Amino acid sequence: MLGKVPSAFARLAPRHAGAARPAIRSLATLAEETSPRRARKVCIFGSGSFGTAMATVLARNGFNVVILARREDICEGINKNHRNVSYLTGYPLPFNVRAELSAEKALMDADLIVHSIPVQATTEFLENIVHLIPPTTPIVNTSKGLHTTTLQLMSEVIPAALGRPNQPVAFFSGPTFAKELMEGWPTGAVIAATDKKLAQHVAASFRSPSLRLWTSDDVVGIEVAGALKNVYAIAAGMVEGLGLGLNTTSLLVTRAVAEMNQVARALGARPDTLVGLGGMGDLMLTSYGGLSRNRTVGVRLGRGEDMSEIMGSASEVAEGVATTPAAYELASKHGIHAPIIESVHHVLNGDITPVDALMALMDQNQEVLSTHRSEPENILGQGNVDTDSETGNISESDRA
Ligand SMILES: NC(=O)C1=CN([C@@H]2O[C@H](COP(=O)(O)OP(=O)(O)OC[C@H]3O[C@@H](n4cnc5c(N)ncnc54)[C@H](O)[C@@H]3O)[C@@H](O)[C@H]2O)C=CC1
Ligand SMILES: O=C(CO)COP(=O)(O)O
Repeated sequence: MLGKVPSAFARLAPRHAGAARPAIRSLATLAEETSPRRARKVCIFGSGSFGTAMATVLARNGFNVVILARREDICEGINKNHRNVSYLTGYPLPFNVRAELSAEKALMDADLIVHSIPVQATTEFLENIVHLIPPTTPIVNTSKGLHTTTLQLMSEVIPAALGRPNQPVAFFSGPTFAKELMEGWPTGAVIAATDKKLAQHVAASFRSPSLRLWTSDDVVGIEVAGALKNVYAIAAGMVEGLGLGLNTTSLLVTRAVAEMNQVARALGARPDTLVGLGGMGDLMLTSYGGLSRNRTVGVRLGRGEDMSEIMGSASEVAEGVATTPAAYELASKHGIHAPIIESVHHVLNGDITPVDALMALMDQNQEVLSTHRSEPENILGQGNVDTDSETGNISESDRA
């Protein structure tokens, strides 16, 4: 039975951009045609890649979707030609997606809000429109990262920006490249919320024949993993940029799993979350997937470009760049030895090169990194770390 799935998808799913094969229906299109749900209104914050993909997923499920855009050309392109002129340009958008420049119009009568604005821009963005957001309207956050200066997760950033600790907020995460959602290829994701009913309600809104959803109440785990995998994807990209192979990438990603476990668990994540779609799933996607923007930053660093060149030419957000210093500081605060985060931090700062970073990671004593540590030696110093224990844990009992 399972063996038949790939060929079934090959027949149903378009191989190229949606416009190229209008006669071939994807499963997502099928859902659009057959969805029994009453059309309700969703407002999407952010008209970038993920906002556009979320709009499309929900529109295919029968919702009336309004994207709150900030650029006139994007707004006009969506309303007149059913295309986003800057992001995912090859895909026609469903007719029940439209755009507004006015937050007031976009939010009017919305039953659900999807937040796809980069982490660092969230506070200012929300503070400006909080008076238009009803306190009972659920917000689904899709942004993955840590706030650079406050070190906060989005579960703290959003309520703080709204000044409302009780706003219902859920978190969409997992291995979900925007482009592949547009294709309608089978995808799995997690909706996390402390309120189980909210998580189930949100999951029901997103679920479709091509999007399988799980719910979780481990908001911290989902968020920390979603933020940290962006840092590790930069490191994995560096390996490719240096011209190295899959032995090296797999070494790095496996060590990243151990490191992510230690950092995330110290911040309150549950172990089962870290082996799920929002943890390992997303880490694998972004570390190995050519579509990852974070990985692309790493590839370019590995090839010898510097951060000013890379940031100057990037048109889409790579959250790992701003998350790395925050992750570094958080790990340090909790006394956790996180050599991969530390290496990426120093490479992004221009303190060391990607080659230095790799050599330091291969060196059991990690001398290159220790010369750049600004924290007291006893926090990240070798004294409390067992670099031979493959589990990455530092307790005696973990030694083989
Ligand atoms: N693209 C993807 O495949 C996925 C992205 N995400 C997450 O979704 C979030 C958004 O990512 P993308 O949409 O891909 O990024 P993007 O760079 O494609 O788009 C970001 C959008 O935010 C808007 N924006 C930026 N600063 C703003 C501000 N100050 N005020 C108002 N709007 C502002 C931009 O105009 C743009 O429309 C990120 O946190 C990312 O990690 C999550 C899963 C997959
Ligand atoms: O989070 C993502 C997929 O789940 C997208 O990762 P990038 O931001 O690295 O493209």
